[in-house]
Amino acid sequence: MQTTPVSDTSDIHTFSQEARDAIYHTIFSRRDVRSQFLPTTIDDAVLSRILTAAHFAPSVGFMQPWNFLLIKSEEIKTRVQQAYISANAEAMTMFEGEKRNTYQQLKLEGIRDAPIGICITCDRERTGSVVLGRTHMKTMDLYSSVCAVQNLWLAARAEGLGVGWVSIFHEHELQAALGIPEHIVPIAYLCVGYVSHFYPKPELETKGWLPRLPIEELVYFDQWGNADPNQPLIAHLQRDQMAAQDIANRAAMPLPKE
Ligand SMILES: Cc1cc2c(cc1C)N(C[C@H](O)[C@H](O)[C@H](O)COP(=O)(O)O)c1[nH]c(=O)[nH]c(=O)c1N2
Repeated sequence: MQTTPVSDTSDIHTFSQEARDAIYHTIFSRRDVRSQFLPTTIDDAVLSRILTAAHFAPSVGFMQPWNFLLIKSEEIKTRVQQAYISANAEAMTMFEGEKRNTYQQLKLEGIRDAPIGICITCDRERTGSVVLGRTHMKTMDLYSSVCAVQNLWLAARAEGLGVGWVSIFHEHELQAALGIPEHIVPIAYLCVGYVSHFYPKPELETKGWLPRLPIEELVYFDQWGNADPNQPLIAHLQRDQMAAQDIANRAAMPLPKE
């Protein structure tokens, strides 16, 4: 991907070329990881950095609604996995035919394989019931905790750590497994650990579940549904989507034989 600054738009705030490349490298090579976890312990210094990255996420009204519940106990992980197993059995029946066969072959969690689980939550009442920026769109606090998830996910990738988000749970069962009070929303259960390798593409793409959508079909101009293939931006998007995949391919090498 060409990240050289365009001269008339660059200014003193633009990162150096190396820093920009590092950011894009992190974003394009991040993966959801389920199967490749190694038992290697994560140093507290590293854990601290990725949690701090999460804590520096944006949040509506600066309410910082998150907590970070770290799960190392095998017993608790097993409880969480039980909640996953029962929810996943239900989930499987919701797909039909060939889709169900494919679903059955997917590994959708690494709860006990990963050395650590991190549950990121949302306390919807953290700063009271009226929150700057959430007065009309009530879900903004939930989205804020999701921003923390993404920060952690990217920081973890830069540290060489894989992260896998597991959401196949009944919320109350995950709360029960982790002792989370009813008014605290579990946003993400993340399996975190060093990995043997990162895939160059989403596993769901590699295993035939769904392809990545062409970005140019997702961009509208001024009004919903108003696509315009003649806009000069479109050619940039097509090139950059390919370049992004190239970066992910290179980051994933060398892949072990499976
Ligand atoms: C909110 C949310 C919830 C889940 C996920 C993601 C997000 C954002 N993903 C991971 C998801 O399958 C993955 O992000 C996409 O397939 C794209 O792959 P990469 O993340 O780019 O590798 C996910 N993966 C999985 O195996 N089990 C799961 O329960 C979930 N749940």
